[in-house]
Amino acid sequence: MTSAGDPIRVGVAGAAGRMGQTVCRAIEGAEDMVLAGRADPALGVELGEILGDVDVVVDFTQPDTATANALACVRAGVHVVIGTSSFDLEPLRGLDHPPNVFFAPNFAIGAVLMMRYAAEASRVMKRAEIIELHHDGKLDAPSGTAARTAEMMQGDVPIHSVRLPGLVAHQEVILGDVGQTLTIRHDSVDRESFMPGVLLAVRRVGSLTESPVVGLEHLLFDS
Ligand SMILES: NC(=O)C1=CN([C@@H]2O[C@H](COP(=O)(O)OP(=O)(O)OC[C@H]3O[C@@H](n4cnc5c(N)ncnc54)[C@H](OP(=O)(O)O)[C@@H]3O)[C@@H](O)[C@H]2O)C=CC1
Ligand SMILES: O=C(O)C1=N[C@H](C(=O)O)C[C@H](O)C1
Repeated sequence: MTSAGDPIRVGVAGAAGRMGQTVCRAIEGAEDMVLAGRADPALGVELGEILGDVDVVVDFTQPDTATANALACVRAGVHVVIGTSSFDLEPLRGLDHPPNVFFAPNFAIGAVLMMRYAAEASRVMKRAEIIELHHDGKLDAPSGTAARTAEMMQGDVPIHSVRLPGLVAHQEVILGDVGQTLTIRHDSVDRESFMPGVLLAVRRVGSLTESPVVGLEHLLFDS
């Protein structure tokens, strides 16, 4: 049993992936956390094997695995922070809690601000389109961030997806009106950009008063 002051015992699902490796390093560097488990097919460790020894799981896996992983966490009494994009959140709604589920389509603070500014601008400018650009290893299109941005904006907002080597994660929202355009752009040039948001979510997921909570803005701006 854990008590106040004990480090948070964190497990990472997708620990051998691009994000998972970065998250493992960030947790190892956090004084109030212990990296207590790493699950990934490449490591030969299944999520179920680490659930007995962790307080929180951070999931950066794949769209078709994140829902089952999160349900396994909840059934084991473990909080879960989900970063995986384009997964089905519906089965995680309406469950008894705690344990709590937190999901952020994007953990970079600049991306959170971009989404908010785009939503606000769309209320007064005539039309908008989104261009999202990612590395060529990304499985889903459109990106979760672009889909969420379009949801937050007024009107029908087309999304264009670019996949190229050399990119990390980038998005441009272009709004147009008579005689003018407004471009709001965010660039994650390094996966470190997501780490402060992930660590914040790990610290806060256990004390959420509702579940699931979607969006880092709720941890940054809500009282
Ligand atoms: N919310 C945010 O801020 C961000 C979200 N993302 C999202 O995070 C996800 C991961 O991205 P990325 O790290 O680039 O992807 P990777 O493909 O590099 O990593 C995913 C890892 O998860 C492993 N995996 C697959 N199934 C399971 C499972 N059931 N349990 C444990 N591990 C599993 C994969 O193994 P194998 O390859 O062997 O299948 C792989 O090692 C994507 O959905 C991406 O869109 C990315 C960046 C930021
Ligand atoms: O796959 C990625 O890399 C990213 N995925 C998330 C998304 O789909 O929006 C977040 C960020 O764009 C990086």
